[in-house]
Amino acid sequence: MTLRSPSVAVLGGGTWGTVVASITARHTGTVLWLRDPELAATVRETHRNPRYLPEFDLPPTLRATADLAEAVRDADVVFAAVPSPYLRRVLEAAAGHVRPLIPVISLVKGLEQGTRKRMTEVIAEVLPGHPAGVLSGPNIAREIAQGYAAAATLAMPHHHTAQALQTVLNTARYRVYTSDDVIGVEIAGALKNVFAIAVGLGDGLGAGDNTRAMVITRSLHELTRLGTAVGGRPETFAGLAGMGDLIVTCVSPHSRNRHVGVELGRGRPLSQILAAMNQVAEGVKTTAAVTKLAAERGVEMPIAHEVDAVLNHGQPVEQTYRGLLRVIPGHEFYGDTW
Ligand SMILES: NC(=O)c1ccc[n+]([C@@H]2O[C@H](COP(=O)([O-])OP(=O)(O)OC[C@H]3O[C@@H](n4cnc5c(N)ncnc54)[C@H](O)[C@@H]3O)[C@@H](O)[C@H]2O)c1
Ligand SMILES: O=P(O)(O)OC[C@H](O)CO
Repeated sequence: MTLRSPSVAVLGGGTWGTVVASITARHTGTVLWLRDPELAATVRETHRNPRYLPEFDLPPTLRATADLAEAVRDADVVFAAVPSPYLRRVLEAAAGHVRPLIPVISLVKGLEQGTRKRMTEVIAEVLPGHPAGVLSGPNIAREIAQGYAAAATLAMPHHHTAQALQTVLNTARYRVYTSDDVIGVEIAGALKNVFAIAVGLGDGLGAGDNTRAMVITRSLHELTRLGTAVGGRPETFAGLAGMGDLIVTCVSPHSRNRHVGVELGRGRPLSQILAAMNQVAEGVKTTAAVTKLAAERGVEMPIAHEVDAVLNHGQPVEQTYRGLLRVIPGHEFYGDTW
């Protein structure tokens, strides 16, 4: 990879891909790939993305295309912002056109259905030999587009590559830290969505502030236990990608995952909630993968289980919090249970 002004390709012109491409376009040549040719033409011609970020002007230097080969052909680094169910397919389509050995960075917060793989594992399978990394943190895209200060963690096995990529991401108000704990950063980003649904459920049911604090804190405990069981480092879960992202997703009115929980708590059926959104709530699909992963590793995750019961097994929402309160509390830090 060139150290100076690397060319960037961002795959996925949803909310987050568009915001990250807008950041990198301020530093260097950037192409945004959108799968819808009409939307790509609109972004190219109007410098706006009316479907996902209608009120924001995008940098005029940001190029947009619906041609995947054209998007990646000259890239020195690829950022992938395609939701987890579709990432493998998009990377497979791009694979023949990506230059050898360039870094591929996931911006995605989900696990692959069926395989329960992290997105950097999917990248490694589809694009072997490419250094794979993940950028994750408390990053509500809309707030970053508005210019509110935020930070994230870029995790890669090779520190020098992460350092080179910091230069295309850092701005005065977007601070990117580095890490080599790819597993921890990635698993934290996927799991926090499940717990945001849990917190939303409580909020929708009218639970109190103490309840919210209890669920967030115990969620961090569950997240850390599964995260360390699969190879993440404990300190990662106390950092931006762990606690930081858990907090924002559990409390922000902009969070799509929390929104799903709130609406379920208010009694709306899941199918109706999802049909009314034109955006992804990764936690909905990730929950089943997480509970299966927890079972495989022998990690107890009562909060995630309650979310799974509501989403995938028809459990009435009112039973959810009652179910959690029935579990006898153990030692706060060393027990196996809730
Ligand atoms: N929005 C945020 O604030 C934010 C912040 C950090 C990370 N993320 C993560 O970024 C990823 C992308 O989320 P987003 O918010 O940009 O998405 P979004 O909800 O704004 O948009 C949906 C995206 O999914 C794509 N899509 C839908 N169906 C598809 C298909 N069949 N094949 C390929 N692509 C398809 C759309 O083209 C669009 O790019 C998610 O994993 C999300 O968790 C989002
Ligand atoms: O809107 P959500 O729930 O997908 O969360 C967005 C980001 O992941 C928050 O960091």
